Amino acid sequence: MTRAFDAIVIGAGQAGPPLAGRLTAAGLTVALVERHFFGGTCVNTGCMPTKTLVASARVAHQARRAADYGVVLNDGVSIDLPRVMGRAHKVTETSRGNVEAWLNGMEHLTVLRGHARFERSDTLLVNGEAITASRIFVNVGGRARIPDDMPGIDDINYLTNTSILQLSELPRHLAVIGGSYIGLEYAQMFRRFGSNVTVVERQSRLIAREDEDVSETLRSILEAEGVAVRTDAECIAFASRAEGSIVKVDCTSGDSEVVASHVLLAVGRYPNTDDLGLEHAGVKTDQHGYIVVDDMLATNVPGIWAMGDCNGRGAFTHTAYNDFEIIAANLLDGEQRRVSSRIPGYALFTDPPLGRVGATDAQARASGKRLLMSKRPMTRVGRAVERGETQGFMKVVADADTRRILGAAILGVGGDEAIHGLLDLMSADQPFDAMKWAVPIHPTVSELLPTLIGDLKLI
Ligand SMILES: Cc1cc2nc3c(=O)[nH]c(=O)nc-3n(C[C@H](O)[C@H](O)[C@H](O)COP(=O)(O)OP(=O)(O)OC[C@H]3O[C@@H](n4cnc5c(N)ncnc54)[C@H](O)[C@@H]3O)c2cc1C
Ligand SMILES: NC(=O)c1ccc[n+]([C@@H]2O[C@H](COP(=O)([O-])OP(=O)(O)OC[C@H]3O[C@@H](n4cnc5c(N)ncnc54)[C@H](O)[C@@H]3O)[C@@H](O)[C@H]2O)c1
Repeated sequence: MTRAFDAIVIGAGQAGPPLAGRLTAAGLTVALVERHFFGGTCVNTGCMPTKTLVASARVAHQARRAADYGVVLNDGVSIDLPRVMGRAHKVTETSRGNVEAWLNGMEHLTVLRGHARFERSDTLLVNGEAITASRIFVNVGGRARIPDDMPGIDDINYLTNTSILQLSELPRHLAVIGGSYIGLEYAQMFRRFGSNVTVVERQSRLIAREDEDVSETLRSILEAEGVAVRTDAECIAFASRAEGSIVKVDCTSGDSEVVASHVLLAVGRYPNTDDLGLEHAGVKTDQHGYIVVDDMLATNVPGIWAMGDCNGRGAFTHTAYNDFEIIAANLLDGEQRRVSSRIPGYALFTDPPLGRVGATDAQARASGKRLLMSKRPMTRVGRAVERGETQGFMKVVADADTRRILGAAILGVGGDEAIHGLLDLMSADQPFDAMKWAVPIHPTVSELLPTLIGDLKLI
């Protein structure tokens, strides 16, 4: 027998649950299928546990710096990793429980626990039962990519962003493969917990999508804390020996081997689309496995949409949530929202964090537009000086003709929050001159944004 619904949502990550909420509130009967933990990656193995751990690491770091502030700690700093991890698990479990309770109490919603697989374009199989609907929303997220081109990978016990959360003992030496978001947040965190840490990155610099000044400044911040960085590591291989896992880096300079007690793989994500039976529904994917969607998140098959990490149009919690907002606005509110009008913003939660919006300088230069640029070191931001955290800089690039901000980066204390002043201005599609008469609050990092804009110069 086949159970029929008005709509089916696959995955209880960042987009699925709120969409189920809107659809059921509109009176539709909805089935939501989740095979593992409610809340998906962000809640269980992503943003929430990592930012909780980052907070513990910052406390350790600040405690070590206490004397700089005239604060006397008589005993040294030590880390109780099970308690640190316990705190992260508690944050996750509370959030997961909230999502689960919300869904279980949702009128017109049937929650199914199990793996969903397409049988046809309107039919899925879950735990041997067929369910059908004329509208199906795929929100299946992704998982850590395990590279198949690294010799010896199967000979070592590597960690991913999931298994690292189960550590109960501090690694003696953590080798982090991949110097981007996941890798750098974990690298700094474990260094602050007391581990030796080496980041091994294949490209010539860390977070290579960013401008060189961002990569270089972040590298020096991490190195100043004792994180070793090996870039240009093109020929990574592993071997297991009595003293630990050997990571062969064989780079252009430095030792050719790192002896690690633990290895974290942080080399990107892979969408959970390979076990979804998409071929039975005729849904197209690209060469990386992402579901191909149009600007309104519809797949090539009428009645099937894809939201969040699995569509390759964003890799963040806020982009997954915005996918839900776009679909809900278009289907239920008569709007015409499009992914292409989204202003790209994100943060890297190292300490200090990197807040980013829009184009990099390199992208702005490649656009051929007449550009205005401005940059200010955090040493000239009063709030940063008062807090004793003056590493980094803020910078902005703007179009000289339209007087619109094209992009900005704030690598510095409070950068993850202060960037929103510029993000909101861009989102409101206002010229940067609109900031001139704002009266920002003193002393904040944001108060320097009008000054930064006032210093814009033609390049
Ligand atoms: C370590 C780490 C840190 C991160 N930090 C941040 C951050 O600070 N800020 C930020 O914005 N983003 C961060 N991210 C990214 C963020 O977690 C993701 O972008 C976000 O969770 C994507 O949400 P989603 O709804 O697309 O998918 P997910 O949250 O992954 O949800 C997908 C759900 O679908 C389920 N599912 C999959 N296949 C099936 C199936 N066939 N049947 C039934 N259910 C299925 C899964 O079990 C999962 O629950 C981080 C990611 C990681 C790994
Ligand atoms: N603060 C945040 O918002 C946050 C935090 C963590 C993760 N995330 C999300 O999770 C996603 C995945 O993060 P990630 O850091 O794993 O992936 P990523 O795709 O951002 O970076 C992967 C890194 O690994 C390197 N790499 C790839 N293959 C390699 C190899 N064989 N050897 C050595 N280095 C190699 C790449 O050059 C790159 O620097 C991101 O796209 C991001 O959206 C976001």
